[in-house]
Amino acid sequence: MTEQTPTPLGEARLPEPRIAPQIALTADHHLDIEGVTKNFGHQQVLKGINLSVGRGATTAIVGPSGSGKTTLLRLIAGFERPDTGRILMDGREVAGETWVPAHKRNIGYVAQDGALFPHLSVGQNVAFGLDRDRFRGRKAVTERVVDLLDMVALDGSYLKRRPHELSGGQQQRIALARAMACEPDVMLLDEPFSALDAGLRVATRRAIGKVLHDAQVTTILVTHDQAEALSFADQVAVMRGGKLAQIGNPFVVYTRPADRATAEFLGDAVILDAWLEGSLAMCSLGAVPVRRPPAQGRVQIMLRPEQIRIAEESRIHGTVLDWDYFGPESSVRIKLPERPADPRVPGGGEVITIRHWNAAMARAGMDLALKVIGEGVAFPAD
Ligand SMILES: Nc1ncnc2c1ncn2[C@@H]1O[C@H](COP(=O)(O)OP(=O)(O)OP(=O)(O)O)[C@@H](O)[C@H]1O
Repeated sequence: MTEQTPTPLGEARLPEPRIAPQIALTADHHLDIEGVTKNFGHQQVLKGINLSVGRGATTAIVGPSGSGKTTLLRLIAGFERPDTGRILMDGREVAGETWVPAHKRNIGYVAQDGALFPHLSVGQNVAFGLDRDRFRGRKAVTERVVDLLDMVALDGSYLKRRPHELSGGQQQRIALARAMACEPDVMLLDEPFSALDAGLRVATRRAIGKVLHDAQVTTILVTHDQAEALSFADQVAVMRGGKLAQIGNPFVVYTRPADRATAEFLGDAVILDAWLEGSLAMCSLGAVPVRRPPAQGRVQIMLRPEQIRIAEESRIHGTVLDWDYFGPESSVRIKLPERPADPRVPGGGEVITIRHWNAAMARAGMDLALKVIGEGVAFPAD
C-alpha cells in the first residue's frame, strides 16, 4: 500500500448515493419483472421491482425480514397479482394486462418447510407432480419416481416412508423431487434450507443446486443467509424496503456494494471516515486506493475485514482490545490510534474488527502493525 501526505482540497462535492444499474446477466431472458408494485391494504410491499433472469441462471434474493422477498416470489409463481407492472416468461406476459394462472406457468415452488403431504408416502408425494398422460401405469410411475429420487441423491428404499420418518434434509430433497416431477421451466425456492443444521444445509444446498443446474432450470432462491446467496447464485439481488438496492454477480455485490446498507447486509464491513483525493482515500488505515471514486473530499470507505492484515512492519498500528475464537480463524477487535483532528485525514480512535487464522497473534493490549490489501469502496459521507 502506498501512503501519501494529504493535500488540501476545496469543498467536497458529493453526488447522490449510487444505485447499481439493474442489469440482466444474459441476453437470453427467461423471466422479466417490469415495474412491479404490490400493496396489502395501505402497506406498499413492493415499490417498483425490475429484475431480469437469464435462462438456466440462478438468482438469489436476499434482504431483511419484511422487505418483500416472499411476496415477489408469490407474484412470479402466480399466487398473487401485481397492482401495477408486469411479469413476462419467455417474452410472454403472464401478469399485467394478461393473466396466466399459477398452474399454467410451469413453475415449481419449494417452501421453507417443504410442505410434503403428511398422509402420503414419499413415492406418492413425488408422483403427485407427474404428468399422468405421459406416465401411465404403476411401473412407469414408479420408475420415474425412482429416477427423481436418484436425482436428489435418495434411493428407492425411501419410496414407502412417510414424511415424519425422514430427516429435515431428506424432506427438503423429496419436496424438490416433487417439484421437479412437474418438469418446471422455473424453480422458486423460498428459504428451503433454513430449517437444516449447518452441515446438512451445505450438503442439501449443493445437491439441489447441482440437480437444478444439470437440468438447466432457471432458479430463484430467497434466503436470509448472505453466504448462501453468494455461494449458490450467478446473480444476487439485494432487496430493501420493497425495492432492489443492487443486482449483480456475487463477487461484485460483495466487493463493490452500491451503498453502506448493502455493504453491511452482505457481510462484515469496516467503515471509516475518509478524505478522498483522486483515487486515494486518506483514513486511519493510511491511504487506501478506491475504485471508481463516487465523490471527492469527505467520504466513508468500506473494507472487508479480510482485507486488513497483520504486517511485519507498517506505519499503521492498532491495539488489540479482544478477540473471538471461531476455530479456523479469530475475529480480532482493534483500536486504531487517536489523532489530532484533521479534516483531510478524518477519523482516529476507531475500533475495527479483522480476522486472523492464528489466535496466538492476538492478545489484549498487543500492538499490531496493519496493512490494507486491495481496494476500498467509497460512499458519500452521511
Ligand atoms: N397476504 C398478505 N396480507 C397482508 N400483508 C402481507 C401479506 N403477505 C405479506 N404481507 C406483508 O408484506 C410485507 C413483506 O412480507 P414478505 O413475506 O414478502 O417479506 P420477506 O422479505 O419475505 O420477509 P421474511 O424474510 O421475514 O420472510 C410484510 O410486512 C408482511 O407482513
